[in-house]
Amino acid sequence: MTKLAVIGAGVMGETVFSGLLRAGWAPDDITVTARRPERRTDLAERYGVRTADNATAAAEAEIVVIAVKPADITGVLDEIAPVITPATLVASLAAGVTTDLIEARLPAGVPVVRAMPNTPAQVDQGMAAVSGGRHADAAQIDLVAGLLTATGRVTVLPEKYQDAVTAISGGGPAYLFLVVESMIEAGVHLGLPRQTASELVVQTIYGSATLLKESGDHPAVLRERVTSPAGTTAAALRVLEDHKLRAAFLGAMEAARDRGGQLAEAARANSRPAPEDRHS
Ligand SMILES: NC(=O)C1=CN([C@@H]2O[C@H](COP(=O)(O)OP(=O)(O)OC[C@H]3O[C@@H](n4cnc5c(N)ncnc54)[C@H](O)[C@@H]3O)[C@@H](O)[C@H]2O)C=CC1
Ligand SMILES: O=C(O)[C@@H]1CCC=N1
Repeated sequence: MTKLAVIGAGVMGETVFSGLLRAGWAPDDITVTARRPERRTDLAERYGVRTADNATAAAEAEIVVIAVKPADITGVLDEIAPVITPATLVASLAAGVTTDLIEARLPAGVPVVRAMPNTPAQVDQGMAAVSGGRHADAAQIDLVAGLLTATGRVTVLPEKYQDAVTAISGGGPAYLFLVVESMIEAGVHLGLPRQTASELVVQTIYGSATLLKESGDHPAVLRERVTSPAGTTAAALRVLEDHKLRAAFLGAMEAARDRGGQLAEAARANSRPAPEDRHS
Protein backbone atom coordinates (compact mmCIF):
# COMPACT_ATOMS: atom_id res chain seq x y z
CA MET A 1 0.00 0.00 0.00
CA THR A 2 1.00 3.66 -0.40
CA LYS A 3 3.25 4.97 2.35
CA LEU A 4 2.08 8.23 3.82
CA ALA A 5 3.87 10.71 6.08
CA VAL A 6 1.96 13.38 7.96
CA ILE A 7 4.37 16.11 8.99
CA GLY A 8 2.90 18.02 11.92
CA ALA A 9 0.05 15.88 13.16
CA GLY A 10 -1.98 18.45 15.07
CA VAL A 11 -5.73 18.97 14.67
CA MET A 12 -5.84 18.76 10.87
CA GLY A 13 -3.09 16.20 10.41
CA GLU A 14 -4.79 13.86 12.88
CA THR A 15 -8.12 14.52 11.19
CA VAL A 16 -6.71 13.43 7.83
CA PHE A 17 -4.80 10.32 8.89
CA SER A 18 -7.44 9.07 11.34
CA GLY A 19 -9.96 9.27 8.49
CA LEU A 20 -7.69 7.10 6.36
CA LEU A 21 -7.47 4.56 9.15
CA ARG A 22 -11.29 4.51 9.39
CA ALA A 23 -11.33 3.95 5.63
CA GLY A 24 -9.15 0.87 5.99
CA TRP A 25 -5.56 2.07 5.70
CA ALA A 26 -3.05 0.03 7.68
CA PRO A 27 -1.45 1.94 10.58
CA ASP A 28 1.94 0.60 9.44
CA ASP A 29 1.64 2.58 6.21
CA ILE A 30 1.30 5.90 8.03
CA THR A 31 4.12 7.74 9.77
CA VAL A 32 3.34 10.90 11.70
CA THR A 33 5.51 13.61 13.18
CA ALA A 34 4.84 16.28 15.77
CA ARG A 35 6.98 18.73 17.62
CA ARG A 36 6.27 17.42 21.12
CA PRO A 37 7.37 13.85 22.01
CA GLU A 38 4.23 13.40 24.22
CA ARG A 39 2.07 14.12 21.20
CA ARG A 40 3.93 11.55 19.09
CA THR A 41 3.60 8.93 21.83
CA ASP A 42 -0.09 9.69 22.24
CA LEU A 43 -0.77 9.30 18.50
CA ALA A 44 1.24 6.08 18.30
CA GLU A 45 -0.63 4.61 21.27
CA ARG A 46 -4.10 5.66 20.11
CA TYR A 47 -3.77 4.76 16.43
CA GLY A 48 -0.84 2.35 16.14
CA VAL A 49 0.80 4.57 13.51
CA ARG A 50 4.55 4.95 13.25
CA THR A 51 6.31 8.09 14.42
CA ALA A 52 9.61 9.51 13.26
CA ASP A 53 11.49 12.75 12.76
CA ASN A 54 10.44 14.82 9.76
CA ALA A 55 13.28 13.80 7.45
CA THR A 56 12.95 10.07 8.17
CA ALA A 57 9.19 10.17 7.74
CA ALA A 58 9.48 12.06 4.45
CA ALA A 59 12.29 9.86 3.12
CA GLU A 60 10.21 6.70 3.49
CA ALA A 61 6.93 8.10 2.16
CA GLU A 62 5.38 8.13 -1.27
CA ILE A 63 3.02 10.91 -0.21
CA VAL A 64 4.07 13.59 2.27
CA VAL A 65 1.22 15.60 3.79
CA ILE A 66 2.44 18.81 5.41
CA ALA A 67 0.04 19.87 8.15
CA VAL A 68 2.04 22.41 10.15
CA LYS A 69 0.96 26.03 10.58
CA PRO A 70 1.89 28.35 7.70
CA ALA A 71 4.58 30.03 9.83
CA ASP A 72 6.34 26.67 10.33
CA ILE A 73 6.25 25.45 6.75
CA THR A 74 9.50 26.81 5.42
CA GLY A 75 11.43 25.27 8.31
CA VAL A 76 9.80 21.91 7.58
CA LEU A 77 10.47 22.19 3.86
CA ASP A 78 14.12 22.94 4.51
CA GLU A 79 14.31 19.87 6.76
CA ILE A 80 12.72 17.46 4.29
CA ALA A 81 14.06 18.89 1.01
CA PRO A 82 17.27 16.81 1.09
CA VAL A 83 15.29 13.53 1.14
CA ILE A 84 12.50 14.47 -1.28
CA THR A 85 12.70 13.53 -4.95
CA PRO A 86 10.28 14.06 -7.85
CA ALA A 87 9.00 10.55 -7.05
CA THR A 88 7.51 11.91 -3.81
CA LEU A 89 4.11 13.58 -3.90
CA VAL A 90 3.90 16.52 -1.50
CA ALA A 91 0.53 17.78 -0.30
CA SER A 92 0.21 20.90 1.84
CA LEU A 93 -2.78 21.81 3.97
CA ALA A 94 -1.37 25.18 5.01
CA ALA A 95 -3.70 28.13 4.62
CA GLY A 96 -2.47 30.74 2.20
CA VAL A 97 0.79 29.01 1.31
CA THR A 98 1.09 28.71 -2.45
CA THR A 99 2.44 25.73 -4.36
CA ASP A 100 5.11 27.93 -5.97
CA LEU A 101 6.47 28.82 -2.52
CA ILE A 102 6.64 25.11 -1.66
CA GLU A 103 8.13 24.12 -5.02
CA ALA A 104 10.84 26.75 -4.60
CA ARG A 105 11.97 25.14 -1.32
CA LEU A 106 12.10 21.60 -2.75
CA PRO A 107 14.24 19.98 -5.45
CA ALA A 108 13.18 20.78 -9.01
CA GLY A 109 10.23 18.85 -10.40
CA VAL A 110 8.66 17.68 -7.13
CA PRO A 111 4.89 17.45 -7.56
CA VAL A 112 3.02 19.61 -5.03
CA VAL A 113 -0.72 19.66 -4.36
CA ARG A 114 -2.35 22.27 -2.15
CA ALA A 115 -5.42 21.12 -0.24
CA MET A 116 -7.86 22.85 2.09
CA PRO A 117 -9.88 20.40 4.19
CA ASN A 118 -12.05 21.20 7.22
CA THR A 119 -12.68 19.70 10.64
CA PRO A 120 -16.08 18.06 9.90
CA ALA A 121 -13.85 15.47 8.22
CA GLN A 122 -13.54 14.11 11.78
CA VAL A 123 -17.05 12.73 11.29
CA ASP A 124 -16.61 11.95 7.58
CA GLN A 125 -18.55 15.08 6.58
CA GLY A 126 -15.60 17.13 5.41
CA MET A 127 -15.41 19.54 2.51
CA ALA A 128 -12.04 19.88 0.86
CA ALA A 129 -10.66 21.59 -2.22
CA VAL A 130 -7.45 20.54 -3.93
CA SER A 131 -5.29 22.28 -6.52
CA GLY A 132 -2.22 21.08 -8.34
CA GLY A 133 1.03 23.00 -8.56
CA ARG A 134 3.27 23.27 -11.59
CA HIS A 135 4.59 19.70 -11.53
CA ALA A 136 1.51 17.82 -10.29
CA ASP A 137 -0.31 15.85 -12.98
CA ALA A 138 -3.99 14.91 -12.96
CA ALA A 139 -3.32 11.49 -11.44
CA GLN A 140 -1.37 13.04 -8.57
CA ILE A 141 -4.10 15.61 -7.91
CA ASP A 142 -6.61 12.73 -7.92
CA LEU A 143 -4.46 10.81 -5.48
CA VAL A 144 -4.63 13.64 -2.94
CA ALA A 145 -8.33 14.16 -3.68
CA GLY A 146 -8.77 10.42 -3.04
CA LEU A 147 -7.13 10.70 0.39
CA LEU A 148 -9.56 13.43 1.38
CA THR A 149 -12.56 11.66 -0.13
CA ALA A 150 -12.16 9.15 2.70
CA THR A 151 -13.57 11.81 5.02
CA GLY A 152 -16.02 13.78 2.90
CA ARG A 153 -16.49 15.66 -0.33
CA VAL A 154 -13.66 16.98 -2.45
CA THR A 155 -13.56 19.41 -5.30
CA VAL A 156 -10.63 20.07 -7.63
CA LEU A 157 -10.14 23.77 -8.33
CA PRO A 158 -7.56 26.13 -9.83
CA GLU A 159 -5.23 27.35 -7.10
CA LYS A 160 -6.32 30.98 -7.54
CA TYR A 161 -9.51 30.03 -5.64
CA GLN A 162 -7.79 28.51 -2.63
CA ASP A 163 -7.79 31.62 -0.43
CA ALA A 164 -11.53 32.01 -1.03
CA VAL A 165 -12.08 28.31 -0.27
CA THR A 166 -10.11 28.72 2.94
CA ALA A 167 -12.36 31.64 3.90
CA ILE A 168 -15.55 29.67 3.18
CA SER A 169 -15.18 25.96 3.95
CA GLY A 170 -11.83 25.94 5.73
CA GLY A 171 -12.91 28.36 8.43
CA GLY A 172 -16.64 27.91 7.90
CA PRO A 173 -17.13 25.45 10.77
CA ALA A 174 -15.84 28.11 13.19
CA TYR A 175 -18.37 30.69 11.97
CA LEU A 176 -21.20 28.20 12.30
CA PHE A 177 -20.06 27.11 15.75
CA LEU A 178 -20.12 30.78 16.76
CA VAL A 179 -23.70 31.05 15.48
CA VAL A 180 -24.62 27.94 17.49
CA GLU A 181 -22.91 29.32 20.59
CA SER A 182 -24.72 32.66 20.20
CA MET A 183 -28.10 31.00 19.77
CA ILE A 184 -27.57 28.82 22.86
CA GLU A 185 -26.62 31.90 24.91
CA ALA A 186 -29.72 33.66 23.60
CA GLY A 187 -31.85 30.68 24.63
CA VAL A 188 -30.42 30.91 28.14
CA HIS A 189 -31.23 34.64 28.18
CA LEU A 190 -34.80 33.74 27.21
CA GLY A 191 -34.99 31.54 30.29
CA LEU A 192 -34.37 28.04 28.88
CA PRO A 193 -32.19 25.59 30.77
CA ARG A 194 -28.77 25.53 29.06
CA GLN A 195 -29.04 21.86 28.13
CA THR A 196 -32.46 22.40 26.55
CA ALA A 197 -31.20 25.44 24.63
CA SER A 198 -28.25 23.41 23.41
CA GLU A 199 -30.39 20.48 22.26
CA LEU A 200 -32.78 22.82 20.43
CA VAL A 201 -30.00 24.68 18.64
CA VAL A 202 -27.82 21.69 17.71
CA GLN A 203 -30.73 19.72 16.27
CA THR A 204 -32.04 22.83 14.48
CA ILE A 205 -28.72 23.44 12.74
CA TYR A 206 -28.32 19.75 11.92
CA GLY A 207 -31.87 19.51 10.60
CA SER A 208 -31.55 22.72 8.62
CA ALA A 209 -28.28 21.60 7.03
CA THR A 210 -29.81 18.23 6.15
CA LEU A 211 -32.91 19.89 4.68
CA LEU A 212 -30.76 22.28 2.67
CA LYS A 213 -28.69 19.44 1.27
CA GLU A 214 -31.46 16.91 0.68
CA SER A 215 -34.05 19.29 -0.78
CA GLY A 216 -31.60 21.08 -3.07
CA ASP A 217 -33.78 24.17 -2.57
CA HIS A 218 -32.22 27.63 -2.49
CA PRO A 219 -31.64 28.81 1.11
CA ALA A 220 -33.75 31.90 0.43
CA VAL A 221 -36.72 29.65 -0.47
CA LEU A 222 -36.24 27.60 2.69
CA ARG A 223 -35.98 30.78 4.76
CA GLU A 224 -39.20 32.16 3.23
CA ARG A 225 -41.04 28.95 4.17
CA VAL A 226 -40.26 29.61 7.82
CA THR A 227 -41.07 33.31 7.75
CA SER A 228 -44.76 34.02 8.28
CA PRO A 229 -45.87 37.54 7.30
CA ALA A 230 -45.42 39.82 10.31
CA GLY A 231 -44.64 36.73 12.38
CA THR A 232 -42.00 35.84 14.94
CA THR A 233 -39.29 34.85 12.47
CA ALA A 234 -39.78 38.07 10.49
CA ALA A 235 -39.27 39.99 13.73
CA ALA A 236 -36.00 38.15 14.37
CA LEU A 237 -34.74 38.49 10.79
CA ARG A 238 -35.46 42.21 10.93
CA VAL A 239 -33.06 42.53 13.87
CA LEU A 240 -30.38 40.49 12.08
CA GLU A 241 -30.74 42.72 9.01
CA ASP A 242 -30.53 45.82 11.25
CA HIS A 243 -27.23 44.44 12.52
CA LYS A 244 -26.05 43.99 8.92
CA LEU A 245 -25.50 40.24 9.17
CA ARG A 246 -24.89 39.82 5.43
CA ALA A 247 -22.35 42.64 5.38
CA ALA A 248 -20.68 41.13 8.43
CA PHE A 249 -20.29 37.78 6.65
CA LEU A 250 -19.02 39.46 3.50
CA GLY A 251 -16.46 41.43 5.48
CA ALA A 252 -15.46 38.35 7.47
CA MET A 253 -14.86 36.20 4.38
CA GLU A 254 -12.86 39.00 2.75
CA ALA A 255 -10.75 39.30 5.88
CA ALA A 256 -10.12 35.54 5.92
CA ARG A 257 -9.19 35.52 2.23
CA ASP A 258 -6.81 38.45 2.66
CA ARG A 259 -5.29 36.85 5.75
CA GLY A 260 -4.33 33.86 3.57
CA GLY A 261 -2.18 36.15 1.44
CA GLN A 262 -0.60 37.64 4.56
CA LEU A 263 0.21 34.19 5.97
CA ALA A 264 1.92 33.27 2.71
CA GLU A 265 3.95 36.48 2.81
CA ALA A 266 4.98 35.75 6.40
CA ALA A 267 5.95 32.19 5.46
CA ARG A 268 7.98 33.52 2.55
CA ALA A 269 9.72 36.00 4.83
CA ASN A 270 10.68 33.14 7.17
CA SER A 271 12.50 31.40 4.35
CA ARG A 272 16.02 30.44 5.37
CA PRO A 273 18.20 29.79 3.48
CA ALA A 274 17.19 30.93 0.00
CA PRO A 275 16.55 27.88 -2.22
CA GLU A 276 19.24 28.80 -4.74
CA ASP A 277 21.79 28.80 -1.88
CA ARG A 278 20.79 25.39 -0.59
CA HIS A 279 20.41 23.51 -3.84
CA SER A 280 23.37 25.00 -5.64
N1 LIG B 1 -7.65 23.49 11.95
C1 LIG B 1 -8.35 23.61 10.82
O1 LIG B 1 -9.60 23.67 10.85
C2 LIG B 1 -7.67 23.66 9.50
C3 LIG B 1 -6.31 23.83 9.41
N2 LIG B 1 -5.72 23.87 8.18
C4 LIG B 1 -4.28 24.05 8.06
O2 LIG B 1 -3.67 22.93 8.65
C5 LIG B 1 -2.43 23.33 9.22
C6 LIG B 1 -2.38 22.84 10.65
O3 LIG B 1 -3.40 23.46 11.40
P1 LIG B 1 -3.87 22.82 12.77
O4 LIG B 1 -3.88 21.35 12.62
O5 LIG B 1 -5.07 23.54 13.15
O6 LIG B 1 -2.66 23.25 13.72
P2 LIG B 1 -2.05 22.47 14.95
O7 LIG B 1 -1.24 23.46 15.70
O8 LIG B 1 -3.12 21.73 15.67
O9 LIG B 1 -1.09 21.40 14.28
C7 LIG B 1 0.16 21.69 13.80
C8 LIG B 1 1.10 20.60 14.28
O10 LIG B 1 2.36 20.80 13.68
C9 LIG B 1 3.34 20.46 14.61
N3 LIG B 1 4.60 21.09 14.19
C10 LIG B 1 4.94 22.39 14.15
N4 LIG B 1 6.18 22.53 13.70
C11 LIG B 1 6.64 21.31 13.45
C12 LIG B 1 7.86 20.80 12.97
N5 LIG B 1 8.87 21.60 12.65
N6 LIG B 1 7.97 19.47 12.82
C13 LIG B 1 6.98 18.63 13.13
N7 LIG B 1 5.79 19.05 13.60
C14 LIG B 1 5.63 20.36 13.76
C15 LIG B 1 2.83 20.98 15.91
O11 LIG B 1 3.49 20.36 16.99
C16 LIG B 1 1.35 20.62 15.79
O12 LIG B 1 1.14 19.31 16.31
C17 LIG B 1 -2.34 24.85 9.11
O13 LIG B 1 -1.43 25.17 8.10
C18 LIG B 1 -3.74 25.28 8.78
O14 LIG B 1 -3.75 26.40 7.94
C19 LIG B 1 -6.42 23.68 7.02
C20 LIG B 1 -7.76 23.48 7.07
C21 LIG B 1 -8.52 23.52 8.29
O1 LIG C 1 -7.69 29.53 10.72
C1 LIG C 1 -6.89 29.07 9.92
O2 LIG C 1 -5.95 29.75 9.50
C2 LIG C 1 -7.07 27.65 9.44
C3 LIG C 1 -7.30 27.58 7.96
C4 LIG C 1 -8.74 27.23 7.80
C5 LIG C 1 -9.17 26.86 9.15
N1 LIG C 1 -8.24 27.06 10.02
